[in-house]
Amino acid sequence: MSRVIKIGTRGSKLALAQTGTVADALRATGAEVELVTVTTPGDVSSAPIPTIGVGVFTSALRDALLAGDVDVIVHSYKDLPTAPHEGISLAAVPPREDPRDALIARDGLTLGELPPGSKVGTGSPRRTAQLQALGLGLEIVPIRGNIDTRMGKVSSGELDAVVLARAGLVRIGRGDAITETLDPIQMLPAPAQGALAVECRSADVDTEHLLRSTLDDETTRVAVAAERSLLAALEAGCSAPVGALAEVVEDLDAEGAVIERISLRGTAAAEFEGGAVDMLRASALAEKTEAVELGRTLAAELLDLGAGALSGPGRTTQ
Ligand SMILES: NCc1[nH]cc(CCC(=O)O)c1CC(=O)O
Repeated sequence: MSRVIKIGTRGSKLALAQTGTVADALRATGAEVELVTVTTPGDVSSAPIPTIGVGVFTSALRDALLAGDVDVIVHSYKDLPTAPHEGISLAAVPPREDPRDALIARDGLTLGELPPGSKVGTGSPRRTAQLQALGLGLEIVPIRGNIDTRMGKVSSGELDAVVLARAGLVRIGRGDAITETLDPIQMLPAPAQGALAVECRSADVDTEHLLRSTLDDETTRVAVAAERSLLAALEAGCSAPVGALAEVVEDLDAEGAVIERISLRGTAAAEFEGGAVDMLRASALAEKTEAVELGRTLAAELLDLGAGALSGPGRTTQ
């Protein structure tokens, strides 16, 4: 391909690092690549994400793609709305980074070592609900801003700890600051955390083919499909915070031959009379070809257990 491929990116350190890996992989195939920075409302506003809406980081990039200002866009997959976008193809899902959440605490502390009353910063309802469910007496402080801003609240002494995605810290070269990588038994990550989504215009089949053949990782695609299917089914049924983690695992079939299956764990909050909140959890295993069904099945199980409900079984969309 002789034309220059323009890749749209947000200007944050994390976005530039993520787009940089995609640009490098494309350059290695001999393609000529140019980065174009696009400012999104999510970069300008400092309001909590739940109030400014899903897609706050992604819509402006998609507008630039459809307008032809850029040819390729790179998102943190977990920031993408679950509904597909007309005219845009998910051309590649590159190999995922470690999807787990990470703690950055003062004095090298782990979660279990933080004394009751410790101030832990996060802007994520999913992280908040799971931290509270641990019953450690932590005080959750809502925060926003880029990764450096959040980390700075620990080094300045304003907070005892913050929780961030391990992948983001590693990508910007700050994995050294992590004091504990949280076990998914305690803290299930956001669906698609640690994965990237690389999009192009559906009509641009040459670029789509180049992206897929250069960057796509089937194992990541399957895992993320299961997690996002769970999220989409729960979004339709309740507005509770959701965590999910799918892993492709080796298993034995009926004849004893080794096959790959998907293991999916999910969590969603249930609210009970009097305001008590609990995190419901469920897990299931399926054939690798059944990722989407697996997500839906697990979502149905969480809804049956009372995900999002205001008083025991029974549902609400609030
Ligand atoms: N919501 C912001 C966001 N989007 C993607 C990442 C990190 C990278 C990733 O999860 O892929 C982050 C920061 C964070 O959650 O700590």
